[in-house]
Amino acid sequence: MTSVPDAAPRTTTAPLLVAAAGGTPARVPVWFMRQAGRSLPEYREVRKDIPMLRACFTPDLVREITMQPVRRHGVDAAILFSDIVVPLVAAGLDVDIVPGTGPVVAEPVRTRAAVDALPELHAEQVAPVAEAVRLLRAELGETPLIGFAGAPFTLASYLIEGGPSRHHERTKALMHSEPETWHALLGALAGITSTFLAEQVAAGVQAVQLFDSWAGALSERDYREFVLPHSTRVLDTVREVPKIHFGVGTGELLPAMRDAGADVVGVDWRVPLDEAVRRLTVPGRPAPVVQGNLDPAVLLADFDAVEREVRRIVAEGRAAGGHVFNLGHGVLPETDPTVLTRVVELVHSLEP
Ligand SMILES: Cc1c2[nH]c(c1CCC(=O)O)Cc1[nH]c(c(CCC(=O)O)c1C)Cc1[nH]c(c(CCC(=O)O)c1C)Cc1[nH]c(c(C)c1CCC(=O)O)C2
Repeated sequence: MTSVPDAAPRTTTAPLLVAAAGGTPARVPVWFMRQAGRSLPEYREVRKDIPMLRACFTPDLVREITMQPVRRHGVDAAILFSDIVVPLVAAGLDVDIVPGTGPVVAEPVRTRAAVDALPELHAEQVAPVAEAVRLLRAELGETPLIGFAGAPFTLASYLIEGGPSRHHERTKALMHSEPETWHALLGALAGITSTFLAEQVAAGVQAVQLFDSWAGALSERDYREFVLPHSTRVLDTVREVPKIHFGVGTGELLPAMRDAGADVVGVDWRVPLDEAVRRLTVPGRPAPVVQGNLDPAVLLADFDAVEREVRRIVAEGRAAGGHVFNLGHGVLPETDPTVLTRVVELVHSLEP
């Protein structure tokens, strides 16, 4: 055996990291948003007596739940088991996650005084998350670990509305009627999010995803004026690892979300990947890297239909500078996990 000099740089061949860097990996990398969660019986079992947020602050449980889909499906990445409201809770805000509903905020933030009273996040408040990252890196071997956070707009929507919202009407009203309050709020959230991501990166995550799940509710004009500067600030603070940026219904915002500083742009199922690539292409620059975009509901159809869609998406992804296969949004709880395993096998069998 020839020995490799200690000083030789260790270049990764992990398909996710190769694709994220715009290279051609040995196979198309695949992971699923919400791959850890209620679709897995082993998840329901370990979570049955433990509230969601308590689980998120218990390092060994985070480790176990994060590993479950990696063991079961053979996905090309683990995503840290956590939630977008974890840094808000850690900073001291009264937010709960209500099963079947989502995050619920005890005292919604709707005034300048409430914004000025928001706490900062201190690194030690998310120490259990950093500890979970270290445990996971020790266990994952070659499989990369993705960290994540909610983007300022999506977090602001929960804080202003007080919970999940269909039309984000109070959020938009505040944005347009009190722009100074708005920018102060998004600035505070950008600070919290940056600290949360920095702690994950320092502990060893190898990529991050910034979820701006509900940004698709905005026009591109409003996105660029009221949201993009804050998401840019967050993404700018992450220098060491590739950055994925995703939202639902963001077909009209894809270039703006790239401009915020994404290395990989997540695409939902409404825009075909080759069309997303066309929208993201800048003459004279390398071809864009995209992630997506199987409609999660298709996983409930016959496997023939699933296979047709997977093949179509992999073919459309060849137009990109790199393609990370994923769903267009999170795994639905009623998904049969054996179908997810078959999707991983199918994606791996196809030519990148
Ligand atoms: C908007 C948002 C939230 N949380 C998150 C987002 C952005 C991604 C997206 O757009 O879906 C992010 C998130 N939340 C969770 C993950 C886990 C990592 C993964 O496997 O992808 C991730 C990446 C765990 C979770 N977060 C939540 C669950 C379900 C809680 C449970 O199992 O009891 C999980 C596994 C709770 C949660 N938290 C939130 C919602 C809407 C819900 C679902 C409420 C419900 O239907 O019960 C807010």
